[in-house]
Amino acid sequence: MATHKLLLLPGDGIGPEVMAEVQRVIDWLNAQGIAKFETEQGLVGGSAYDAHKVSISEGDMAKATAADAVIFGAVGGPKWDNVPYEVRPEAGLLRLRKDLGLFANLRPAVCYPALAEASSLKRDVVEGLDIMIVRELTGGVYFGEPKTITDLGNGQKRAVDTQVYDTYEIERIGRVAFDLARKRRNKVTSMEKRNVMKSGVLWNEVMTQVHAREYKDVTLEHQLADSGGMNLVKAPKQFDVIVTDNLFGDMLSDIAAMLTGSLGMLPSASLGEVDAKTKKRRSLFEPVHGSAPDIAGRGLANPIAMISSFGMALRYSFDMGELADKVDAAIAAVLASGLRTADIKSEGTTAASTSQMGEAILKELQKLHA
Ligand SMILES: NC(=O)C1=CN([C@@H]2O[C@H](COP(=O)(O)OP(=O)(O)OC[C@H]3O[C@@H](n4cnc5c(N)ncnc54)[C@H](O)[C@@H]3O)[C@@H](O)[C@H]2O)C=CC1
Ligand SMILES: CC(C)CC(=O)C(=O)O
Ligand SMILES: [Mg+2]
Repeated sequence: MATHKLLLLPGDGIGPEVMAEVQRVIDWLNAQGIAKFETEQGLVGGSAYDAHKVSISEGDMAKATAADAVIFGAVGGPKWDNVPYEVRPEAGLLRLRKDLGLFANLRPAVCYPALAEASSLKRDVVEGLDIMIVRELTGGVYFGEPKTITDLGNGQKRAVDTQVYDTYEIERIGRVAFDLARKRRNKVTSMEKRNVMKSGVLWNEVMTQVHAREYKDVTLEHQLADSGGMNLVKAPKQFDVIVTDNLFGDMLSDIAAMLTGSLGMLPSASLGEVDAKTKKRRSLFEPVHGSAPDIAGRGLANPIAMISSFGMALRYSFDMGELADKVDAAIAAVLASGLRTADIKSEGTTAASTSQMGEAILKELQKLHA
C-alpha cells in the first residue's frame, strides 16, 4: 500500500480544534490499515508569527512542497491585528497558495437533507442544493501589483490594489470548471463584472472562447457577479458549477455557505496543475471558514467543514473516491440522527461539542466500513 505524506497545518483559533477531529479519522484509517498516512505538523499564521516572527517558516514551506497534500485549519485573529502587514497570519496562507501554484479552489456547497431547516433561507429554496463554486486562487486583486498605501503629503493617503488576469489564468480555471461540469449536471455559470472592469471583459471573452473551442457539449452562461450573488440567494438551484475570480469567489462562497446551514459546513480543495510526468498535482485542503475568534477555545466549532475537506483530499489527491463517499455518508447519517453543533442547531435543542461531533462521524464511518 502506498504511503501518503500529509503536512497538517492547524493554524489559529478554531483551526487546531477542528484539525484534531481530522487527526482522529487519520489515526483510525492508519490503525485499520485502510490507508497509510505519514503526518507531519507545522505552524502557520499567528502561531508561526509567535514562534518565528513570520507567517510561515521556510522549513514549513519546504515540508509543504514535499508533502503529497497539505491539510490546513484556519489562520488569523485579533491577537495579530497590529503585526506588520507582510507577516500577518493570512499572508502565510496566501504564500502557500501562490508558491504551491494552487490556482483552482473547489468549494462545494451541498445542503444535507437533515439541514434544510438550518439555513436562513426557506426549505424549498435550499433542499437538494448541490453546487460547486470554482474560485481562481492565485491571481486577481489578492496578488496583483502594485499593492500599496502611499502618503500623499496633504493629510491624505491613497490605497491601491490591482486586479490582474492573463489569458492563460482564465483558460486553465475555465477548463477545471468545464471538466467538473461534465461529471455533474453539465452547466457552467461564469461570473464577472464586464460592465465595469477590464478584467471582467477579458474573463468573459476567454471563457466564451474556451467553451466554443473545447466544451460545446457543456452549457455556458454568464452572469454579472453582483446580480449573480442575488440569484445565489434567490434561486440557488439554478446553478451547477460557478466559475469566478479570486475575490468574487471568496465572497460568493461565504454566501453559499449559508444556503447549507453554516460556514462550518463548507469544505474546499485547492489544486495545482497536473504534472505531465508524475500525473500528480500539489494540493491543499481547508475549510472555507476562518479562525472564528468569537467561538475559539470553547469546543463550539463545527468540525464538518474540516472533516469534509479531508474527504476531498481522499477524492482529489489519493484516488480514494469510495472512502470519500463514506466520509460524506457518515456526515449525512450523523446529521440525520439529529446531532448538531451550536451553529446548526435549532432552538430548544442541546448542542454537541466539536469532539462529540467528530467522534460521532468517526463512529458512523466505522459502521459504514465494517
Ligand atoms: N482560510 C482561512 O484561514 C481564513 C481566515 N480568515 C481569518 O479568520 C479571522 C476571523 O474572520 P471572520 O470574518 O470572523 O470569519 P470566520 O469564518 O472565522 O467566522 C465567521 C462567522 O462564522 C462562524 N464560524 C466559522 N467557522 C465556524 C465553524 N467551523 N463552526 C461554527 N461557526 C463557525 C464564526 O463563529 C463567525 O461567527 C480573520 O482573521 C480572518 O482573516 C477568514 C477566512 C478564511
Ligand atoms: C486569505 C484568506 C483569509 C482569504 C479568505 O477569506 C479565503 O480564502 O476564504
Ligand atoms: Mg473567505
